[in-house]
Amino acid sequence: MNNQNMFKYYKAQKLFGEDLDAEWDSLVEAFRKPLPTTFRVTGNRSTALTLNNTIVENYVPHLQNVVFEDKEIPPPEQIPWFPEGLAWQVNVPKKVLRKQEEFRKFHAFLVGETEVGNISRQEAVSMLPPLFLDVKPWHRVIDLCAAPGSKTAQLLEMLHSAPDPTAEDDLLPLPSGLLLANDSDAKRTHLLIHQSARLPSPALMVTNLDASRYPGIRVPAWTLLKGEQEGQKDERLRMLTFDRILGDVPCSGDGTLRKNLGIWKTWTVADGNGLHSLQLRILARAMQMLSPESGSRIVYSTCSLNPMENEAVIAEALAANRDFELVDASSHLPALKRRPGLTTWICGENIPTGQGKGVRELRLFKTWEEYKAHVGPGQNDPAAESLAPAGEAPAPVIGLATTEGASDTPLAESETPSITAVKPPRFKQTLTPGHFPPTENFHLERCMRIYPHLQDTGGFFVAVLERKAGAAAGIPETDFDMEDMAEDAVEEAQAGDQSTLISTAQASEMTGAKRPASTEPDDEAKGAKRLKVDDAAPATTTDSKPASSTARPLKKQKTLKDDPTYKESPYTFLREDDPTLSACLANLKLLPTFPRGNVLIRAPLPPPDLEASDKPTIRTMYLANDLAREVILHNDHRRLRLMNGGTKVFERQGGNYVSKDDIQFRILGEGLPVVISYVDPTIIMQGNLAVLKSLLLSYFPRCDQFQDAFRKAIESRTTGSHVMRIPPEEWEGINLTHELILPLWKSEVSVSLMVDKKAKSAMSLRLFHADITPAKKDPKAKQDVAQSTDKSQVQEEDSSMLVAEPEQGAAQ
Ligand SMILES: C[S@@+](CC[C@H](N)C(=O)[O-])C[C@H]1O[C@@H](n2cnc3c(N)ncnc32)[C@H](O)[C@@H]1O
Repeated sequence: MNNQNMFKYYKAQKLFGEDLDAEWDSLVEAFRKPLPTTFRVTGNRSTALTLNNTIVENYVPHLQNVVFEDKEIPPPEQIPWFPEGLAWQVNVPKKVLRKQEEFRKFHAFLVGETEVGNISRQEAVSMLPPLFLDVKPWHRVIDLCAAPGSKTAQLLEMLHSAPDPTAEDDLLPLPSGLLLANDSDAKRTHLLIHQSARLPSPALMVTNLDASRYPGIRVPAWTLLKGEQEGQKDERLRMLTFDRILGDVPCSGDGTLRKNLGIWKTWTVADGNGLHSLQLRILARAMQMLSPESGSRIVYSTCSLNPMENEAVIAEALAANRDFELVDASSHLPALKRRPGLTTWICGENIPTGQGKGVRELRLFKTWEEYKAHVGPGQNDPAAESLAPAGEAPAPVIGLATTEGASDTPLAESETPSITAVKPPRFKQTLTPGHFPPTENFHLERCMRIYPHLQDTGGFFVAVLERKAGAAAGIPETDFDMEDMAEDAVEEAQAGDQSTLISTAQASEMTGAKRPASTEPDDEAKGAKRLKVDDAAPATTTDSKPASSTARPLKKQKTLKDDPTYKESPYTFLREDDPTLSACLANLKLLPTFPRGNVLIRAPLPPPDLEASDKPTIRTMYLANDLAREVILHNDHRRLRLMNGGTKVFERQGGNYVSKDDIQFRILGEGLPVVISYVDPTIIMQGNLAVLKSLLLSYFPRCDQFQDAFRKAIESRTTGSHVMRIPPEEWEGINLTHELILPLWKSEVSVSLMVDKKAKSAMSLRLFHADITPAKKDPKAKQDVAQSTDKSQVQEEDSSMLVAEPEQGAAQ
């Protein structure tokens, strides 16, 4: 595990000051060790604390003083800086997890809980950005580079957490805020959707766009006000700005060397140099999208230690936008060991040696002037190297013979070679003035560097940015009704013009702002022109009327050219009096307070002249919160490349006994936490652990096999969807510390727990300390039981429990 250039480059950075070679050795040693496994106990606070207690009380005591193959094995440890001890570190080889009895049990428990979403495997340092973002339920949040989504999941939990941590019901089913999770990679957005399905949320939307050109989103003005609103709602359209922005940007990932071993081989200085521009453009866009309200915050993070991707990006962004400053977050998470950001650094470039085409060496430069003196003026020409005739080396530069024996320290002024005698080589230069340390003091020491040897983690970088006090004053509110200014700005931005990328209220502030040195419009930006947008066509309702009676028609309708790479179905809100919706809600006996105006389907609007009988069958209904609904209604889903919006709540139930005309919907398990507050409490069935055991032992136990109270209750129910509550109790040595709310489906003679098979197994392991489900005993059991008991086709839920493996270059 070595890379001479990497070592040369990083030693030159003097990460630990002038004389701290010992610490450098610790850093390298830590990078050469495997990364411990870390995980977070997820979900709402009360259930997370209960599960955490199970680990503390039932597992950790048995994992003390374990010796395996003559080696003492350390027990799992709580990560000291993570709030309430809800994150853990396990530093144990796989062999121990597989073969040592107690660790094997612990491992099985972790796997089960991970599958049902109660535990999330996540690298320790990756848990940091959401902690510094401090999201509240009313915040409008955007996670600009979100896939595969471990931080999105963490942000979502924060959005759904009751502000009062002592509240009995600490999971908010419908927070008023919004989380927009975005990633430019379409495939990775699917991972993101799976990952966030662990906490289904009506406040989550997933988009697939380049964050550096994220378009303006229009919403009615009333949605931007916080708290209760009285009187007529202000429906004028405004630009949506965000209270919290996470820019966990694409990076070289050299902080992940401990798990991505390939980086030892492939690292070159060009990686960080090349990413700088995109990272800067993403941060610059984030600054534009931040709400002018005081306390609004951006967290910028990378899993790289390279100053090109970190401090240089922050400095250049702060130089271009004078209203922002770095926040001193040193008192936040006091147990976190960190080092201050670098205030100065060395840049590196791979320069042709003149000894053959493509032969280069790493040279280090302190200043832009020094660099220019080496490479010659006016050569930032991407095609330059290829201009040399094939096989012919570019002309050599005096003084650049070799890096063999080159000093690790940057060149002193006196070492700068003369370039007057020979024409310098022409090659693609990757450094710009913005890569070099600023002359101005931006308090870069307020950035936070996490090194692997400090607390046995990966390497990471975090910076927190806010507007300077008073900077928001004077920023006018962007009003779409005023000359469609922002709309034009978005179009300009999509044509690649960063300097006029105005989509927040900073319109006037940004006008005339200089483009940062390294944000040259690139090919991608030019390509974006092809993605001509319709900024005005809103999502539809199944009615020709707007869903909100006071909504105003939008002024401009432009033609959105079809983008063949985007194939998502439209998002269509049902009319409040839609007959299928009404039948579904009546069937499920939901309270009148249910927000029926927020129910949507994923299908196009049927033509108005279509006979009712010819209209397509509604199979799945989704629920969005008010803000997500307004975003969907007022912005074309194609323009946002909206991949997901709201959460699935109801699904039409098929089956032999459900007649064709009978509209039977069930509440999906994943929708239950959202819908439960609208279920009439008097119809919720009371269950207990004995009932639950029967429902786990068999997929379709007969109703008449249950004991008295539950048997009578279930037999008296109509066929269809029901909800069961199991209050805390102790039974046969089993201690249920938290109420369970579970979806049931009653067929003619049997009843079924409508929970995914894996979730049943995990529940069984957690409560009954063994997998008692038919899946464990006999995979064919389900089929057999189904044939012998009830012919109705009960649909098992397909709630995906995918746990995304971390990908290269990202500390997930
Ligand atoms: C470091 S990873 C993000 C990890 C993620 N925040 C998490 O915690 O799981 C960076 C992500 O940025 C995405 N990306 C790359 N360029 C982008 C761009 N221009 N706009 C938005 N996302 C981008 C990549 O697809 C990748 O998923």
